[in-house]
Amino acid sequence: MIEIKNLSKNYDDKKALVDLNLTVESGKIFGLLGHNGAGKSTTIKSLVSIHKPNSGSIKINGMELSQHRSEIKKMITYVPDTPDVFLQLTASEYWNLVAKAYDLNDEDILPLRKKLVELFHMENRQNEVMSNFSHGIRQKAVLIASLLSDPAIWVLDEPFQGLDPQAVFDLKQLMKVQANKGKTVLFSTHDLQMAQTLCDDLAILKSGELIYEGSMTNLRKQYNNESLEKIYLQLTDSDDSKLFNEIEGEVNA
Ligand SMILES: Nc1ncnc2c1ncn2[C@@H]1O[C@H](COP(=O)(O)OP(=O)(O)OP(=O)(O)O)[C@@H](O)[C@H]1O
Repeated sequence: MIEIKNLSKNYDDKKALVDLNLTVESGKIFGLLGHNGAGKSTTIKSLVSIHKPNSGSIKINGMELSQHRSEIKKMITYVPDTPDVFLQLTASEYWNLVAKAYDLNDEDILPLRKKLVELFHMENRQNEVMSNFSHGIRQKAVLIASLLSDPAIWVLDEPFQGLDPQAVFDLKQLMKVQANKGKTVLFSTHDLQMAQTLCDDLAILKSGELIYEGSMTNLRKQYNNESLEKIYLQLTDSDDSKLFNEIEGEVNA
């Protein structure tokens, strides 16, 4: 479980997060939505200690992050929005390094590692340096690394980007499996159709502020079961129909 209270983060004089309050329950899939620059990555990077917030508190499974950073680091794994990590290593060397960082015994995790490698069809690529990989294959390598410790908290920043349809399906299943095991699964996405079908709960950020937090079912109920896309555009005041009419007018002129 993640409890974020009054979290604010500035980059110099730019306010990226303003007094954010968010609760992410375990056993559910939580989607973080918002336009470009809304503050999704900043929230995620604060959770995984890449960024230090200016104020506020983050509790992970009841422990205050600022006081229990090293314990929490072992419970949480992070899939960044770009998978360009350790490109000079082979995938296999990279997974070994991650296992070591999490104090995992190679033999204990071998069965899970083998299954994940098989699932993402990496059997023939695992001894190749990651700089040779396409974006999607790097992403698969990072996803495998992120699951080796069977994390209590799995945080993924736009994880579906660049994955092939089979891998998208597999990742969605893995997220459901982790949630069913009682883990906390939080991901950010711009894919509203995906979010509508995958998320139990969601939050929508706008310019660093929370504009909705709650269950997908309740949100859609409030809007007569409209699609999430329609609801999102309404909530974020993103109706561009006037502009489209004007553009059409320019084209036809
Ligand atoms: N390292 C940084 N230095 C300065 N400003 C930053 C930095 N990182 C993010 N920002 C700014 O903070 C705001 C929030 O950015 P953030 O990356 O959290 O948004 P996001 O919702 O993840 O966007 P996207 O969907 O485009 O990835 C933006 O205005 C962004 O320009």
